[in-house]
Amino acid sequence: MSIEVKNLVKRFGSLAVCNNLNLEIPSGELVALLGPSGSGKTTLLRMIAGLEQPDSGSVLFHGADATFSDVRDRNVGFVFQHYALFGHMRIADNIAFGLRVRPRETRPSEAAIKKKVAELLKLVQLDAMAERFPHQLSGGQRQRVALARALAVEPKVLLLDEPFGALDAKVRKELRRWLRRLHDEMHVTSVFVTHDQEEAMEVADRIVVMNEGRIEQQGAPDEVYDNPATPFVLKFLGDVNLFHGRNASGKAEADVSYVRPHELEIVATAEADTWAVTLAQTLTVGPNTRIEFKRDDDGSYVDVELPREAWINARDRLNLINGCRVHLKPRRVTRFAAPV
Ligand SMILES: Nc1ncnc2c1ncn2[C@@H]1O[C@H](COP(=O)(O)OP(=O)(O)OP(=O)(O)O)[C@@H](O)[C@H]1O
Repeated sequence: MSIEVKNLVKRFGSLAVCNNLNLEIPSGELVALLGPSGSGKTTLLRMIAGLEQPDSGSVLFHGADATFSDVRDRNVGFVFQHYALFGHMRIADNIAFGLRVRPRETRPSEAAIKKKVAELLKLVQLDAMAERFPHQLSGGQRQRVALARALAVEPKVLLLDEPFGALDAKVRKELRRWLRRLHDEMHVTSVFVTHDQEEAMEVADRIVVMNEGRIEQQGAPDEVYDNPATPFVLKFLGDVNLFHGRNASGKAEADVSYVRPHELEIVATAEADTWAVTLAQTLTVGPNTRIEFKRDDDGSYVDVELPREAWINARDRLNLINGCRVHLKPRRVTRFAAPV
């Protein structure tokens, strides 16, 4: 089922929370809505779901206008951050719930429901947990049950709002990969909301970057990361150093240059496009070392990031110690016009 959002506007009071959004999601795609808190991601998801109505514009499901159709007629499955499982029901009954509450004419037989639940338990790798209650499961397992429950009614569209938000970093990572694999098996058109750029990059076919109720850019993760359309996208997708007004050789420029910390090389001598700097301090976290330099020309700080071994090599080769003076050479510079 493809989804199309056309000129969608939603205001709360005078605030345009979604400000003329246009979006096309092809059937079977997994799309991440990525943006900071308050950028309108959840509101957009809720309008696609039918839980919220727009002030103007439309939502089309497979080409047909669904803007004002009832949430029950849209055939969407939901998974939210806080697993809303029924605490008094066993896991198998939680998953079966959506099928059992169907009207008699469309309700599958109890044998068919049991078969479906067994399949889903296998899919989310919780076969052994069927008879447990939600409180006997870990957070990650409960979130997998929530997903199985959403999938039980065979939705045409799956909507996930920060589904892994409440879980610890390690479980989050596991569940992301697992969601990606699950999506590759099921091919249900899926939209998930996140404010975590790493999560969006790792899981989604396509990322929609939102800011203040607008779509800043959309595209494949690599496309958006490598060719950011705006300074906002560039900054939101990872750390970046800003160089105002001057290029590396000191020539005045109207543009702002942006260089990511891992795209700077430490060199001993000045070249055409290098910045003269003084080493301020280093910090090693896990596999990477972050080296902070102070620019000689304007005193601003510049971060360089290197794999730990590359840093040790550079340090030994160039005799790098705090206070020493070297030069930084960008491998790649992105320029945008300076804001007026
Ligand atoms: N029912 C409502 N009434 C009034 N304002 C609302 C309502 N729902 C959301 N808002 C406001 O709309 C803006 C966007 O909210 P939304 O939840 O869509 O953002 P978000 O990008 O999903 O943020 P988060 O990541 O924090 O959930 C916020 O400023 C929020 O306060």
